[in-house]
This record gives sequence, structure tokens and C-alpha cells, in this order.
Amino acid sequence: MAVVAKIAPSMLSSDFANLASEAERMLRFGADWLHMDIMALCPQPDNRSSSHREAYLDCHLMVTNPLDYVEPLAKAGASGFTFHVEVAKDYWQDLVHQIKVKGMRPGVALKPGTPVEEVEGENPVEMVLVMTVEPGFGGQKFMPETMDKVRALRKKYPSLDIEVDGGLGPSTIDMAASAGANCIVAGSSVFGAKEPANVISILRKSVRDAQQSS
Ligand SMILES: O=C(CO)[C@H](O)[C@H](O)COP(=O)(O)O
Ligand SMILES: [Fe+2]
Repeated sequence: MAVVAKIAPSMLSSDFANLASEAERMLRFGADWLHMDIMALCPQPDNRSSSHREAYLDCHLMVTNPLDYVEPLAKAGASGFTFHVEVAKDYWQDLVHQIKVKGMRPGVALKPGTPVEEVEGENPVEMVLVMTVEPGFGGQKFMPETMDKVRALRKKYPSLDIEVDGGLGPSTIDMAASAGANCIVAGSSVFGAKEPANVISILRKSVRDAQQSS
């Protein structure tokens, strides 16, 4: 069975002064997940409004000490916990275990220069995030050369969630979708659009079309 398309607007591009209503707006527009880029700020348990308590929070940890975030993020209601393998090379499998124990879905992120071999191991992750820009901020240019990694992962793991993050929008989605990505993070292309719902549906359609023609 094909993996399911998940469209995840990146809240990094949202209006931070109105985070709750921005989240609600995206869910209304058809977002499957809310992508939360965590650098220094960490959501506290009481910060979730009741209206989006059920939303899937796809947390992308861009921190050097992901282990310190397992407990607080679990308490805050994180759904997915994706950390960068580059900062946890010696203990990433143990970290995956701890994330699972806390009831979150573990994911491992790869910077553009990190090979897929870094995430092969005995304690399987539920998602691999292939960064399609250097991590750090929104609005950067998509790097097509990262698609080789998406293709290699999809070939080896037909039912793994493969996420792409950085520079995704209507003009780049077909490259990612045809390479085999099914979880699509999009910040500026969604939040900067006149009609975000249209962009979300274009992204989803591209993933579904690519799956049907593969
Ligand atoms: O992890 C990220 C940057 O490193 C983000 O998810 C970023 O917000 C993506 O934004 P855009 O879609 O505008 O490239
Ligand atoms: Fe991200």
C-alpha cells in the first residue's frame, strides 16, 4: 500500500503573534500536519489551545541537544519528534527508543550533505526527513540534488514516511513527489499565497499523482 500524502505547513512562516489562529487557519485550509521548527523556543504544555489539541504536531528539532527536548515535547503534546542525526551520531538509536517510549513518532533528519547510510540501523525510525535546504530559516531555494537520497530511501523502504523540507511549493513539488517523498513541509509557499488552501491541494495532488504513476 502506498504511503499517505501529508501536507505540513511550516509554522515558522506564520504570524507568531497569532500562532493559535494561524494553526487553526491552516487546519481549515486542509493541512494534515503542523510543522513546528524548534530552535530555541520550546512549547509549554499549557500553550495549546483546545481547538487544535487534536492536530498532529510534526516537530523538527534544529537543536544541538535533542535529548533534552524529549520530555518537555512529550508533555507539550508533540506527535512527531524529528532530530538531526548529525548532532546525535553516537546515540541516535537510543534517542529513537526514548522518543518511542514517550509515545511520539521518531524521525531522523539529514542535512543536504549527510548520506542516507547514516540512518540505517536496528531501531527503525518511522520517518526520514531529507532536508532540501540547509536547515535554519524559511524562504530558501530548493536543492534538487537532494532528490537522489529520496529516491534511494523510497527504493529501499517502500512504506516509510519520507519528508522533505525547504523550498517546496507548486514549482518544486513534482521533483520531490516523483522521487518518492510523501510528507511535504511548506512554509513560505503556503503562508505567502493568496489562497493557501489551493497550494495545499496542489501539493497533495502532486504526491498522489506521482504515487499512481509509479
Ligand atoms: O526547517 C525549516 C528551515 O530549515 C523549515 O521547515 C522552513 O520553515 C521551511 O520553509 P520554506 O518552505 O519557506 O522553505
Ligand atoms: Fe523544518
